[in-house]
Amino acid sequence: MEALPWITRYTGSIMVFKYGGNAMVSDELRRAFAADMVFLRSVGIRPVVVHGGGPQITAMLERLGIPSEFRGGLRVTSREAVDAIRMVLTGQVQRELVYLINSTGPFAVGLSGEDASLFNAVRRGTVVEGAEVDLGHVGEVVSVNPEPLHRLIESGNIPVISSIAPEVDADGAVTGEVLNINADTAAAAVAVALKAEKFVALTDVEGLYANWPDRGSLIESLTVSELHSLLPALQSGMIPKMEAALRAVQGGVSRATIVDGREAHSVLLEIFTDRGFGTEVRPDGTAPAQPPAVLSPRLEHPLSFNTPKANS
Ligand SMILES: Nc1ncnc2c1ncn2[C@@H]1O[C@H](COP(=O)(O)OP(=O)(O)O)[C@@H](O)[C@H]1O
Ligand SMILES: CC(=O)N[C@@H](CCC(=O)OP(=O)(O)O)C(=O)O
Repeated sequence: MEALPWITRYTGSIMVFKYGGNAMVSDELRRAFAADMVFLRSVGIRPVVVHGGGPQITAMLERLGIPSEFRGGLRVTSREAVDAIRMVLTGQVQRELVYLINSTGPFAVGLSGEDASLFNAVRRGTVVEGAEVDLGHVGEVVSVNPEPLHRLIESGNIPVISSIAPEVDADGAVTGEVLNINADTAAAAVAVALKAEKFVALTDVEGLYANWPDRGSLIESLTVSELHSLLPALQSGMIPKMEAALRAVQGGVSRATIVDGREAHSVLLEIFTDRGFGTEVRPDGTAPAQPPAVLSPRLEHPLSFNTPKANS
């Protein structure tokens, strides 16, 4: 019954889920995530998945003997590495997620930023300790074409997107190169383009810690301004993840949440319980998420058990 008002509130809305490679660590977790996506669809929510695969990419690069290092939470990517990354993300991780969702309900369609010109990206570097760092074939999404996604969603499909994108030059012309995009960043761009109600990132920690790794400093809810002032203190994978949450909310998404993907069905706990789950980023001037006050008028009547029967 706790879920009912939330289901009513979210029916018809688009939600974007970023499924991180560190949250895919067991068969049970992957199956639970896939089942959650089908559950959401069956209660009228429209899920879109953007997946990562960082640990899976690292394992493949090691097998191929391709060196790999992270700077500011992003992988330095050579042209040789980008070919392997594309193969792992679109050929392995995406295929497995599509298969798992479809074995519960036949709705998942896999695509990458290259399909139907879903993404355009430009190269980006990063700044580490005040110094510019060149990341090679790493990109930032500069445009999302939402039309193919809307068509899939309208047909009842669940898009499953890999974070690989064609590179464009300053005039917007494709260069023929493909770029490796951090999946959090890609997911936030998708959430903004689809005007999603929620952006949920599944990872391998309980949420954002104000004072990492002090486990007593978990933040339940914070505003965009509060997050903005915390950003310079963040480390490793939390940098792109929280930047993505910030961009999503600044771009009009009502809430961005970071949840612990090591807990099966964490997505359902986050969406359908009053307490929520993980760390929520909310717009300035708003209060932490509150349970919906009343059931929708549509649902009030059938639940009025005392309605007298008409005399026969
Ligand atoms: N302030 C912080 N709060 C929580 N986790 C942090 C923080 N700073 C750094 N981290 C690290 O960020 C990691 C999550 O980022 P990442 O490994 O990129 O996950 P994913 O593969 O899910 O995108 C955590 O496992 C943790 O080690
Ligand atoms: C540029 C960059 O860092 N790209 C990421 C893409 C995959 C990803 O983001 O996976 P997770 O969500 O599992 O971390 C990488 O190469 O690992």
